[in-house]
Amino acid sequence: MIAIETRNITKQYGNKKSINDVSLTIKKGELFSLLGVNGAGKSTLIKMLSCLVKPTGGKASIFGYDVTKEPEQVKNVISVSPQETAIAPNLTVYENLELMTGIHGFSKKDREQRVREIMDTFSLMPFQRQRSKTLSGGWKRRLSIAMALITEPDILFLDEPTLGLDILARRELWKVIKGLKGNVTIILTTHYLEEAESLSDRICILKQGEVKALGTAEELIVKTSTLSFEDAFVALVEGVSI
Ligand SMILES: Nc1ncnc2c1ncn2[C@@H]1O[C@H](COP(=O)(O)OP(=O)(O)OP(=O)(O)O)[C@@H](O)[C@H]1O
Repeated sequence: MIAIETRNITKQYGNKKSINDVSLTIKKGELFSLLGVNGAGKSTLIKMLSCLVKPTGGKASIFGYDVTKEPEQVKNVISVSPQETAIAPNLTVYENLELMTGIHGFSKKDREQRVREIMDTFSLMPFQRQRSKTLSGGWKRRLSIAMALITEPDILFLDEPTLGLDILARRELWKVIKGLKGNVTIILTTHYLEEAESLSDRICILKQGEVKALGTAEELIVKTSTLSFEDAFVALVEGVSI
C-alpha cells in the first residue's frame, strides 16, 4: 500500500525553486530518510507533505488525500516531531503527554490510559513527575517523539531527531525508532549519515531541490562504486553521475 506519493511537486520562493519536480512513492510502514546538505530542500518537502506550506506546482497525496485540497484529512493521519522540541518546559512529563491528549480531543477517561500506554512504550514512567526542562537532551527528544505519537498516527515526520545528542543517547533513540519500524511510516531527516544507514529502508538524497539518488544505503554504495555510505553520499552531492 502506498502511504505517500508526490508527482512533480515543486515549491518556488521568488524565482528560486527550493523543491523542483520531485516524484516519490513511499510505502506504508517504510522508514524513508531524506538527506542532503544545508539548503537542499528537505524541510521544504516535509512542510509541503505536512500541509504547512502549499506547493507551487505538482501534487502530493497521503493515503490518497491531496495535501492541498484535503489538508484536514491529511492532518488526521500524520504527526510531526519537529526539530525544536514541542515540549512545555515547566510541565512534568505526565502533564506534557496529558496536554497532547487534551489537544487531540481524547475523553477524560481515555486520557490517563493513553498517557500510561505511551509512557510505557517509551520507558518514561520513572520520569513522569519530573519537570521536562530538567530532562537530558536525549530524554527530551524521546518525550517529544512520544508526544507526536500519542494519536497513533499512520505517518510520522521526524526532523533531525538526534541533533546535538551524544552517541550513546543517539543510539538509545535509534532503538526507539527501530521499535516503531513497520507500524508507522516514518520520514526521517538527518545530517548523521550513520543514522540514515542504520535506520532506513530507503534513502533519498536531495541536491538543490531535486532527487539526486534514491535507494538502499547498499545500492547507493554500489551505484557510486564507493566503499562506505559516507563516501557514496559525498560522491553524490559533489556530482558523480549515476
Ligand atoms: N520561506 C522561505 N522563503 C524563501 N526561501 C526559503 C524559504 N524556506 C526555505 N527557503 C529556501 O529554500 C531552500 C531549501 O531550504 P530548506 O530549509 O528546505 O533546506 P534543508 O535541506 O531543510 O536545509 P537544512 O539542512 O539546513 O535544514 C534554501 O535555499 C532556503 O533558503
